[in-house]
Amino acid sequence: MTPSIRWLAGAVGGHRRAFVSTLVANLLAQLAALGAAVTGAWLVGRVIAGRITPIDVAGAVLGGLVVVAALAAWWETYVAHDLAYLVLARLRGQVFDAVARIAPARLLGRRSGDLSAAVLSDIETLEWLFAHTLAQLITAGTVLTVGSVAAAMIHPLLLTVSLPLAACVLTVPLWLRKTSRRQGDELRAATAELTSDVVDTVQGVRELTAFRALERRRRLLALKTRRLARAQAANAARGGLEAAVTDLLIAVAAAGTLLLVATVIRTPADAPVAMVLAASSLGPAAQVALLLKEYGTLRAAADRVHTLVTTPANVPPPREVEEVSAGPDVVFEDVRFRYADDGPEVLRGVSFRVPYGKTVALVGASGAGKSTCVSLLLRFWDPDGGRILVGGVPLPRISGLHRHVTVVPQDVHLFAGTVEENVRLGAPDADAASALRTAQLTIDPELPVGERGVTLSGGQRARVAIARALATEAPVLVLDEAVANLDTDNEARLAEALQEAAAGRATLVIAHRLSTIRRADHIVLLEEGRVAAEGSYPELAERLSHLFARRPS
Ligand SMILES: Nc1ncnc2c1ncn2[C@@H]1O[C@H](COP(=O)(O)OP(=O)(O)OP(=O)(O)O)[C@@H](O)[C@H]1O
Repeated sequence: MTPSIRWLAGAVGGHRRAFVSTLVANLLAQLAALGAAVTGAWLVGRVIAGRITPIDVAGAVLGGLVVVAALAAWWETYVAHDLAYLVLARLRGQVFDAVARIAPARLLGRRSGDLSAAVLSDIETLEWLFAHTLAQLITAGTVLTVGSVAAAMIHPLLLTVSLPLAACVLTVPLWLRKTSRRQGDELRAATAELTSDVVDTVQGVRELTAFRALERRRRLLALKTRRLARAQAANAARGGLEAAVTDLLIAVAAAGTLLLVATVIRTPADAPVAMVLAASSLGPAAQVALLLKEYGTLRAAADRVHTLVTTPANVPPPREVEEVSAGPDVVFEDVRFRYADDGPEVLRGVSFRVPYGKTVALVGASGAGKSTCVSLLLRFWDPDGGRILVGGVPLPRISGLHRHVTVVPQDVHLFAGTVEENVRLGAPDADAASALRTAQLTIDPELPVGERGVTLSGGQRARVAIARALATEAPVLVLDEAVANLDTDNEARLAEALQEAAAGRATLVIAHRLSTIRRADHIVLLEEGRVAAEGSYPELAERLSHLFARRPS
């Protein structure tokens, strides 16, 4: 059993009662069906022997067993799916927690469609394990044992044909185990790739239309669909082959059992019962073989989900927690950082301070390391050297960092919902109207914004994001190129409003506009991951004019 399958089997542990109900229902259905078959066979034997009376008791038993088998099968379907969906809901929760824990640092290399495939279709595949596999494997073993013991009691030789052939049936999925695994991996990978491309296509449909690239995209999707179809066909062909071999073995076993019964059972009236019991191992064996046929796909889906939920957090949780003082400042102390162990050092000993009540502008050429400073301040990563403090407390000792530091990011994400819901994202009880006023946005808070805010202009989206950050009332505000989408007039008005808001905050601005930088109390100039200069605007005017020579004012 692979670690991922073990982990999945363990997931049932939290739902013992549902699992036991599934097991009992399944066992009852299987044993009642076997009992009905044996009773029916006994009645046939009596008819063969010309002893057709008294059949009323046996007939009633048969009828009762058929009803019990049918009801138990119905009950089993219900509880098995209930169990499956309980476990799947739990797994989806775990996947969501994993995404939240490892975001955004460890998600950067993954496509959102790939994640959607893990959350949706991989987990859906696992439904098979919980609804149709675990309990069935256990009951199949029980029914096989009960049937075989009963057959042996009639005549021990009865087991000499069906039991070895049932064992052969069980080995069929093992013959092609490696192929099944490979096909399962390919199937899940092809599904994830197609999902990724479909999600990407839907998200980028405006660009595809504008650049007349829809046709090319359609061809790409057709290509990926063909890859998936090929993987499905190969998997189905192997499954079909296994099913055919299983059927063949069962037919041979049934014929052999028939001959054996004819040879060893001397009383014709007992022959039907002997036949049913001798063959009773074949049904469960075939059922298990059918379940194991799906092993490759199941294992591949389990591996993908397991990998995600066991990915460690990028930064350890806070420890030795300290309280952040009121009116905190932000201090970068000799901060060093590289994204990958073998990558270049992006920050090389960066030190600066953002005092409470002041606005500090972080400026520098593209790639100088400005956004990296923001990512570290939000603790998406921890620095390799040096430290960052908020209110005198190093970040790893701050619990609930989002209560102290809030951000207006470069790429704003608005959720489908109203303006108000988006503004209240981090503070469900906040006064959204007041935050919108501060962000200079005159808009109906009840207005739906559409998916990712498509019904708003770029400037409106930026201001909703600013209102969202202000609504949290976190004392440290980070504006990562927040006004890039506004025209000069709007930017000036918003800047005034933000200056008011900044009075009660420590504000770090990453700005590409000279006008924004001019308004800052202090400027830190980054060059290739180092602080090249810092001071007021007049002090740095010459260096900045050089840097901003080709940028808008
Ligand atoms: N996730 C990442 N993985 C690896 N390298 C990264 C990652 N993000 C940024 N970098 C690299 O780190 C360096 C600094 O990038 P950063 O985004 O901090 O610069 P920036 O000053 O904000 O640039 P810009 O003004 O263009 O946004 C760049 O060389 C960039 O390629």
